[in-house]
Amino acid sequence: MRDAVIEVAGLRKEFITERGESVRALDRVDFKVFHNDFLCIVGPSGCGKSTLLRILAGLEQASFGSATFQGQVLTRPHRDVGMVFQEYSLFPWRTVMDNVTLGLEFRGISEGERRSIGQEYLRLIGMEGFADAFPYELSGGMRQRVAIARALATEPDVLLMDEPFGALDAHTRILLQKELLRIWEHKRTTILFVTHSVDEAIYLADRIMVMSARPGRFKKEIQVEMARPRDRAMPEYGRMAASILDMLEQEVVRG
Ligand SMILES: Nc1ncnc2c1ncn2[C@@H]1O[C@H](COP(=O)(O)OP(=O)(O)OP(=O)(O)O)[C@@H](O)[C@H]1O
Repeated sequence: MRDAVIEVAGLRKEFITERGESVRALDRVDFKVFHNDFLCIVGPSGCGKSTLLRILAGLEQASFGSATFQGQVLTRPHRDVGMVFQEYSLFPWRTVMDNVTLGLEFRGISEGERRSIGQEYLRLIGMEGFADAFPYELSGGMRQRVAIARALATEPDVLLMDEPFGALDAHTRILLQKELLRIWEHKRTTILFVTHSVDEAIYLADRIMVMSARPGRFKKEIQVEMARPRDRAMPEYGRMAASILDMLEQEVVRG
């Protein structure tokens, strides 16, 4: 039996609003993620997807149940769990190279070594000529590539991605999906990827978790067995998309 890299058991999250009301964002969420899995999470708006990733990133605490990484309960950010947000979240005053190597700087790695690792990741994302550029000089797609390179440069075991391509145009989005798959195959990272796009989930994932309306639970797990690179024109692709969209619609109506 393989050991789970991430294990979530009986997870519940309640927020107390400013008016003192309790909002149950997640309830009884259970799942395991194994090494080099590519798991996509889809669900209706507000069902707790971001909350779940934030708990796994150690940025929020579970109200009940547990989330563990390699057997350790996640109570704060872990150096081997990286996160990429929807907004590029680069530091505008730092160059591309200095953004990519930020995590290495925190770890006290020497400047020479940082630059050499930084170059490797800039090559990986096809941006080796942009080391000295500043974020304002880049397109949205380039900025998001830099955010991915920054998350990867510390070689995390797990990469949490919260709708990372949501703000991009359709063409750039498809390009980055291909790049992400190439990086995932090359680096053998484990990826948990939240998306609103059913098409994107089918293109990327080994497994898709469909969440219910709030409080979010895992309603259905779908294995995607089509060979990669996946062809969106395949009848199986369309059938899977229609079935997931149908589930989501039911949840939106129910919610
Ligand atoms: N800090 C907070 N305080 C109170 N309620 C919160 C807080 N953070 C999230 N919530 C509530 O928890 C629920 C889940 O929010 P979350 O952002 O995780 O959903 P989501 O599935 O990522 O939504 P979307 O798809 O629209 O981005 C929502 O009802 C939200 O209003």
